[in-house]
This record gives sequence, structure tokens and C-alpha cells, in this order.
Amino acid sequence: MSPEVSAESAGLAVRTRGLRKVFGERAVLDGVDLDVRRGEFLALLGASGTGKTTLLRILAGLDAATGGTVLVPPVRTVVFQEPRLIPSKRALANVVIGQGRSARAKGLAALAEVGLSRHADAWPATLSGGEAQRVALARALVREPELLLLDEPFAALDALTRLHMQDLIAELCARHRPAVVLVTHDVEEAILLADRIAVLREGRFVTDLQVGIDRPRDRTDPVFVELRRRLLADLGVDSHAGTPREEVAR
Ligand SMILES: Nc1ncnc2c1ncn2[C@@H]1O[C@H](COP(=O)(O)OP(=O)(O)OP(=O)(O)O)[C@@H](O)[C@H]1O
Repeated sequence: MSPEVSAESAGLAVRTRGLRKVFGERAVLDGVDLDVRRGEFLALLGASGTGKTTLLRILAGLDAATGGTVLVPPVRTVVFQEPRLIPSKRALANVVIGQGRSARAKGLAALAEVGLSRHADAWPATLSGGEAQRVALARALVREPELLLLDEPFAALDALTRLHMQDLIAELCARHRPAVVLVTHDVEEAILLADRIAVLREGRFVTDLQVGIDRPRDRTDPVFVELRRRLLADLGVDSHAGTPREEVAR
């Protein structure tokens, strides 16, 4: 099934119904019903191998579903864990790739937004990991996507750069208001950034909740701490020990 491109109805950016993806004998996604409103920030959590990236790739149009329906807007962009820049093109040329010559001004504006104005002529090999990822973010934003798909975009960065990138994403998303689907392993990152958090397990959502904490969010807020504890429990992790329950029980 190819994704139907258009999700105008009911203010939604994404609607899936009965979405299935089968690899061999295994249904990795087994009847996923997902709505994401326009401008809504959804974080997708789930243990390794639960199908988060598979779902994201189907929303991106990079993979086809085995069954069910998918409605997504035509303009959607993806940021992956690694920046995937073209080494033979300078930063600005990477940002505006496929956009035509008139996109230069928009590309420069996008680089300014991610704090890289001075690096427009830099080659990818000369950029740090965080800078390269910011170029990838500028490349995703310059297309003014209605849907921004983020597949663990900070996972390969050091802890401090990761915190800066989280702040940057929060700021940019508040300004541009795309619908966002963020795949992450990091429960705190999900609570810091998302309007809504869904947890995938055994091919379906087992949790789907509104975060409902005012921004900017404080990790020490009791509501934050309680939400973290609950999500870790849903993921099968003991929040005190920080180890999987089966290991604790042994
Ligand atoms: N092209 C493929 N062919 C066969 N199996 C696949 C393929 N792509 C993914 N899978 C399997 O589907 C399952 C879900 O993979 P997916 O990458 O979506 O999980 P994930 O939740 O994103 O995992 P992680 O958190 O480790 O990145 C895994 O068991 C994986 O091995």
C-alpha cells in the first residue's frame, strides 16, 4: 500500500488506521491507530526492536506498510540519528539541495536559525557532530514541513551538545509549529519536548498520554518525576534501580 498523501480532515497531520508491517513471520506493527494533530509534538517511546523506526519510515514514505491506511501531509522531512550530509557540498548547498537557486536566502536564514551563519561555506568534514546535525535540521526546516520526523536525532551526540540540541528543537518547533514525531529512547527527552507521549509494545500502543506540564519544563517538578516513573514502568524498567525488572528479580 502506498501512503495516501493528504490529511486535511479534522486538523490532523497524521492519521493511521489498522497499520500493519510484517517482516517474515513477525508483525512488527500490528494494527496501529495513530492521530497527530497539526502542530502537535508527539514522542514515540518503546524498547529496542518494537517498531518505532519502522513506523517513522512508513510515515516518511521510505517504506510501504503491509496493510492499513496512512494519511500524511505532502511536505514532510526527516532528521536521522546521523546527519547524512553530502561530503562534496558545502553546508549551505546541503541545506538547499533540490530547492533551486532562489532558495539561497531561505537556506541562509535556516542556517542562522540553527546558529550556523558563519559556517555556510564549511565542508561537512570540518563540522563537529553537533554542527553537522544542526545543518541537517536546517535542511529539514527550510522545506517548511507540515510534518517533521525525528529518528533519535540526538542519540549520537555528547551529553552537553544533546541538551543544547533539545533546547534548539523546542525553540524551533515552538516558532514553526510543524507536527513532530520524535522517536527516542530517552524518557526525559520525551517529557521535556513533547505535548504527547506514546509507548509502543508488541506492535501496538500501550500508553498514549498528554504531558500537560507548562514550558519551560523542570526535570525536578514532581509531575515530571511521576511521569518519568510511570513511563519507565511502562517500558519495563525500574526507575530506582535503572535496570530491567527481570534483572532486578533474578
Ligand atoms: N528491513 C527489515 N527486514 C527485516 N526485519 C526488519 C527490517 N527492518 C526492521 N526489522 C525488524 O523489525 C523490528 C523493529 O525494528 P525497528 O528498527 O523499527 O525498531 P525500533 O523500535 O526502532 O528499535 P531501536 O529502538 O533498537 O532502534 C526489529 O526486530 C527489526 O529487526
